[in-house]
Amino acid sequence: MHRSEPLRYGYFGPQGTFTQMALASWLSEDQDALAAARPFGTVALGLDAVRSGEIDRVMVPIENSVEGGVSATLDALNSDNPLVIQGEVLVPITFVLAARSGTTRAAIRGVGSHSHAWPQVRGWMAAHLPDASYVPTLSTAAAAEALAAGDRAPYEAAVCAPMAAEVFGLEVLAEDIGDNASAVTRFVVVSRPGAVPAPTGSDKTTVVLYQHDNHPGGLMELLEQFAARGINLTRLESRPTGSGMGAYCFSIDFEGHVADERVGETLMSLRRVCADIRFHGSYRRADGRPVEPTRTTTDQAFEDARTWLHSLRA
Ligand SMILES: O=C(O)C(=O)C[C@]1(C(=O)O)C=C[C@@H](O)C=C1
Repeated sequence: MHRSEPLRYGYFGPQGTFTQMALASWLSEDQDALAAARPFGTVALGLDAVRSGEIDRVMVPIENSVEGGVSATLDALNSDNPLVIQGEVLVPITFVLAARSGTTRAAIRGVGSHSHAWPQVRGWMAAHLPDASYVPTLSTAAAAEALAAGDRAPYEAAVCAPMAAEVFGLEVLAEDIGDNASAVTRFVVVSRPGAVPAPTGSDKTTVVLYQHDNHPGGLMELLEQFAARGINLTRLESRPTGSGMGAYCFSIDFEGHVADERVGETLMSLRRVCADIRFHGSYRRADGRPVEPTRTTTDQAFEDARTWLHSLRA
């Protein structure tokens, strides 16, 4: 693709997902790109479209403040052909209970929604619709879409974003049904590997670490590399590698940019102690909070130490 051509975006859809809201926020100053963005019914399909070059960027959910990591994204990002994160967006999560017009609460026997949404409304459901069974759907908006499309959905109501109820012309039977009013989901914009966004002083880096073997203190050996250089972790998850029972890798987000000296030194040390490291990008934090190194972990401190070592060797 020629450089001056606009970037082609996709998102985990259909229309009306929280992911589409995240993309709208990311592209708030590029309405043309937003209007042209393509929905993909699963995270894996969206990431594959980036891999194959069909689109340049895709917005996908990666982490929820109540339910934790979105394993479909963590695993698909890290499959054979690793992709990189270009940026992140935080979206406050507000759920509604939506149904076809005229549906009463008493008529609801099943409720459709995404598997990450359901645990976030479990308390409300137990209190208000204790007999309704949960029907998993590909996304919150897919649940709303199927209800609107006809009477063949195996449920009578959907748990979705207020926007999905509006897009698919459903009636809102109850608002704000999330058990945790401050729930937030973190979404990431993903691309093929290429130029890393320039450091901004408020950056995060994502990596996946693979150990040589499972041994006492193995995880501590990885974590002490970060601790020794004053690097704060913001997410740590163990994911099965798929190669056998008990074989795990560690998916980690930490503060700092690959261009920072302390991050470079940490990655070099990790490279020595790990069997493999997947780099999934350095990108600006959504909250814009500055990442301040301590006096002993500034770029200058590392440079001074290196100059000193060179002087000894000379
Ligand atoms: O189904 C959607 O609307 C999504 O965008 C996915 C998703 C998720 O994967 O966590 C996003 C936010 C909510 O926490 C629930 C579902």
